Amino acid sequence: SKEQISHDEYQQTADWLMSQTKHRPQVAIICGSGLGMLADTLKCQDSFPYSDIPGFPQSTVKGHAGRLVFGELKGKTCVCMQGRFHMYEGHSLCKTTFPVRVFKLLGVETLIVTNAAGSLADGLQPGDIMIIKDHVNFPGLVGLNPLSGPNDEKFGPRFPAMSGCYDKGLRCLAKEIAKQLGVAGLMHEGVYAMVGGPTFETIAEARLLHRLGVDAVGMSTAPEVVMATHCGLRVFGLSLITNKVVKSYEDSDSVNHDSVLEVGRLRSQTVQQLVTELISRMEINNNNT
Ligand SMILES: Nc1nc2ncn(CCNC(CO)CO)c2c(=O)[nH]1
Repeated sequence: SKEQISHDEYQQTADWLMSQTKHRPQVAIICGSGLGMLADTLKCQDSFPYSDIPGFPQSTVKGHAGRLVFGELKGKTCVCMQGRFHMYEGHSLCKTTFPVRVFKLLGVETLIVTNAAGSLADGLQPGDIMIIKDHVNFPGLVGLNPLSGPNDEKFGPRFPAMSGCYDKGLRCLAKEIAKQLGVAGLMHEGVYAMVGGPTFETIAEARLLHRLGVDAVGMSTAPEVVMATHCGLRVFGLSLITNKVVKSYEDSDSVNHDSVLEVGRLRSQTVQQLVTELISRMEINNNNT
């Protein structure tokens, strides 16, 4: 039967963290493969290895450090996951999304998710950045959903609406910032598809995804966004395009994780600037500067 996590477990982790740091974050950031350096820019940091945090799973993927970092960024208090959890690591979906509900209990109102993704769209090249307009959650479509099982009404409704879950205001702001940073040429908006992984897609799967109108593909993000939408967090997502998905049987190229991390290192500066500016300029309700 599906593993259930009780409300108390989420609360115990939130209480433990609140006893360890004075920071009360308004924004949470989940850093994707090779994008963890964003956490290093937080000021007045308090950081905790996942192994110290009650209830947290462990990160097992190269390029995912495994630290929760609290700090200030442009006058806003943030909490940043250096390393995220993926379904393909064998975590249950409620474990991979455990931090999102903890962030909610800490008072976070906005979640920013970043990931590395492969591009299916002709106009999306490695090194480009895709603002996520919407997602296709393939595991979710077959019932692998973190919300399946008894609903916790304290977090949200039994049947949450998912249309428009990627906040339009933040997407517009991100495009504005990209222009001002002079990186609008790198920026695109598109649909992200989550596949379970850990295998990269076959050519037939890549062609199917492309035919379905998916622009970028990855192995994360959708479950976290489902959980965040359920409990009322505002969501912004971006994909760093690290490679072109192989769609032709003639193409001898094949993707590997190291090349994914390499592009992450190359473009991390730009992703960092974008997310930092976005956090600095986004409206926050309880802005306790
Ligand atoms: N074809 C393809 N290219 C990709 N580049 C990055 N990712 C995201 C998955 N990242 C994994 C492996 O690098 C680590 O989480 C993918 C993917 O899922 N498929």
